[in-house]
Amino acid sequence: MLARPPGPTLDVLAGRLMVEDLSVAYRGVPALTDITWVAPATGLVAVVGPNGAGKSTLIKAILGLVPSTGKVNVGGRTMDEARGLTAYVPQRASVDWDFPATALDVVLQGMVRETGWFRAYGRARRGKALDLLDRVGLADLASRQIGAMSGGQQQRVFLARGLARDARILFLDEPLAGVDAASESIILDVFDALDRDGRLVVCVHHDLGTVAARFRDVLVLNKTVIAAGPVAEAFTPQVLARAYGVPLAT
Ligand SMILES: Nc1ncnc2c1ncn2[C@@H]1O[C@H](COP(=O)(O)OP(=O)(O)OP(=O)(O)O)[C@@H](O)[C@H]1O
Repeated sequence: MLARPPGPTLDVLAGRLMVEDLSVAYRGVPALTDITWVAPATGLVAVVGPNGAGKSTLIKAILGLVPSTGKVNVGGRTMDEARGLTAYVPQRASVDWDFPATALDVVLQGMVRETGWFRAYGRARRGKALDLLDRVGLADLASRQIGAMSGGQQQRVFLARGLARDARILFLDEPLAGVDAASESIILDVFDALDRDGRLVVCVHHDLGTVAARFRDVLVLNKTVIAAGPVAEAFTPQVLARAYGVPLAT
C-alpha cells in the first residue's frame, strides 16, 4: 500500500501524481530503488541530490521513457492515459543542437500531438508559439537557428516548447544549469506564473542555495527517497548530510 502523508482524504489526493515502489536498473545496476512519492497537487518542486542520485532517471521513469517496475499514476490514470496532462523539458546536454530548426520550429514541435504534424502549422498555432517565445523573452529571435543561440536562450526555447502543451504537470531536467542571471530570472518568473495558475512544476535542480527561496516543495534523492515535502520540513541540514554524505548548509 502507498504510504500516505498523515491526514489527507481521498479528495485531497484526487488528481495527484503518485509514484509507488518505483525502481529502475540499467543493465542490472540499480539506479533507483523503491521510490514512493505523492507530489503536491500544484506548485514548484525541486528534485535535488548528488550526481548520479537518479534525478534524471526518476523523471524519465515517471514519464515511461526508461523501463521501470512499480506504479505511477495521476489521479488513478496511468501515465499513458495522462500523457496529455504532462510536458517534459529534457536536459540541454541531451539535445542535438545541430539539427536545422528555428526557435519557432522548436516551439511548434511542442504542439504536435496525436493530431500530427500538419495541423501544428495553422496560423493560430504560429501565433501561440510566438506568444510563448515572447513569454520567455525571445520574440525577436523566433527565426534564429536553435544551434546559433546561447545556452540560456536554448533553454528558454525549450521551456516555451514545454509550455506549448498547456500541461498541468511540467517536468524539467536542470533548466537552470549553465544559464546566465537574465535567463534564470525569466525561467523562474515563468515557474511562478505556472504556480499561480495551479500547475505542478517538477524541476531537477542543482543549486541548493536557491531551493528555499524559489521552491515550495522538495524531493531529496539518493537512489531512493531521502526526504520529501515542504521545504521547511524536508530541506534540512540533516537530510542534506544524509543525501550528500557531507554536512551542507541550507
Ligand atoms: N542510459 C544509461 N545507461 C546506464 N546507466 C545509466 C544510464 N543513465 C543513467 N545511468 C546511471 O544511473 C545513475 C543515475 O543517473 P542519473 O542521470 O539519473 O542521475 P542524476 O541524479 O540525474 O545525475 P546528475 O546530477 O549527474 O545529472 C548513474 O549512476 C548513471 O551513471
